[in-house]
Amino acid sequence: MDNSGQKSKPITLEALGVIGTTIGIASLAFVFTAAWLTPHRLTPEKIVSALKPPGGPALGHRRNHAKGICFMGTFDANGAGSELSRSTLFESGSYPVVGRFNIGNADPATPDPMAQVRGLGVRIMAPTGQEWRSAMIDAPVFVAPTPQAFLELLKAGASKDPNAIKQYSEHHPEMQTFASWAKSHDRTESWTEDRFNSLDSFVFVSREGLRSTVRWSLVPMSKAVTIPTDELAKRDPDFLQEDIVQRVQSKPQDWRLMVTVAGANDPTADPTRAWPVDRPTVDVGILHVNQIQPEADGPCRDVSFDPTVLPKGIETSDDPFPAARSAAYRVSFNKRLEEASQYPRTQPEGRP
Ligand code: HEM
Repeated sequence: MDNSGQKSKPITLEALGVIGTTIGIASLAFVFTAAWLTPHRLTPEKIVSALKPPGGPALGHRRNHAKGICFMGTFDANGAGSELSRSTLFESGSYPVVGRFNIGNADPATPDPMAQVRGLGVRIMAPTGQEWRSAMIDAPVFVAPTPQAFLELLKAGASKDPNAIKQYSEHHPEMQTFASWAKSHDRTESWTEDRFNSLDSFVFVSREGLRSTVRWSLVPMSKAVTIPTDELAKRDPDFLQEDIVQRVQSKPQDWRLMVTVAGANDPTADPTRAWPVDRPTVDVGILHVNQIQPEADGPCRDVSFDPTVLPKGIETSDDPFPAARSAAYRVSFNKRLEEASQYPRTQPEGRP
C-alpha cells in the first residue's frame, strides 16, 4: 500500500528505480536490525508496545508523537549541499514538502504546555520521484544510546517499581544530558521558534563518491520568545496548534536547513553524544511552511516519516537508530491504518 497520501501516477522506469532503491534500503534496514531483532531481545512490536500509555494506545493515531498538525510548503535549496551530496534535492530549486508539527508522546490529548519534546516530520519530494523523509526533535541529544537501551528505558518508565528509572539511570549515565535539557530548557511560544535536530547521523555521498557523515538541523528564522514556567501552565491546551495556524495565515514561516559534518573521531553511532560545536556546518537552503491543515483530513495523516526513506546521495550510517525506527514506524503505521475508523476523517473524501 502507498503510504504517501499522494494520488497515484503512471509508473516510469525512473520510478521503478526509486522503488528498487526504497526496497533496497528496507532490506538493508532489516539486515542491519537483525543484530538486535532476536527473539529474546528487541522487536519493533515490543518497542511499539512499550510506548503505549497506561490507558492503552490511542487507536488510529501514531504510537508516538501522537498529537500533531499537518503542513505544506517548499524546500528551497541554494545549491551549497551539492558539494556534499549528489542528491538532486540539493540542486538550486524549490521542492514540495509535506510535513507535520508534533508533540513527543503517545497521547494525542496531551495539553501542549505539558510537552517535554516537540517534533517535526518532513517529506521533501524531487521531480524524479525520489524523496527525503526525516523526523526531528527539539532536543539537542537523544535520551538513549541504542534502540535496546531505549526499550529498557520505556520499560523502566512503565514499571511499578518506584526505583526502576533510578536503576536505569545508574546503568545509563548518558541519559543525564537529555534529562537535564528536558527538565530545565525554556519552552518557546511557537513551533516556529524551535530548532529541530536529526540527532541520528547519515552519510552524504558526493558526485565524486566522497562520503561525509552528517547530522542536520532545521534552525528557525523567527526569534525565540520563551514562556516563563508559571505562565506556561496557564496556556491553552492547544496553544501550539492555534499559534501555528495564525502565523502561517499571516505569512510563510521559515527554517534554515543546516548540515553538520562529523570530525574523524566523532561518535556517529550514538545520538546521546553531541559533536563539538566547531564542526563545519553548511547552510543548504530554507524550509518554507506556507499552509497548515488539521491532521484528520490533512496530507500528513497517512505518511510515515521513516528516516530510512532517503534519496540517492544520502545513506544510513553506522547509527543503529534509523533502521530500528524504520521497523517501529512501520508497525505503528500499519496499526493506525487498520484502526482508521477510530480516528474519523471529517470530510467525506478524507481531504479538505
Ligand atoms: C528506537 C528509537 C525510536 C522509536 C522506537 C521511535 C518510535 C516512534 C514511533 C512508533 C512513531 C510513530 C510513527 C508513525 O506512526 O508514523 C514515532 C514518531 C516520531 N519519532 Fe520516533 N522513535 C525513535 C527514535 C526517534 C528519534 C531518535 C527521533 C528524533 C531524532 C524521533 C522523532 C520522531 C518524530 C518527530 C516522530 C513524529 C513523526 C510524524 O509526525 O509522523 N524518534 N517514533
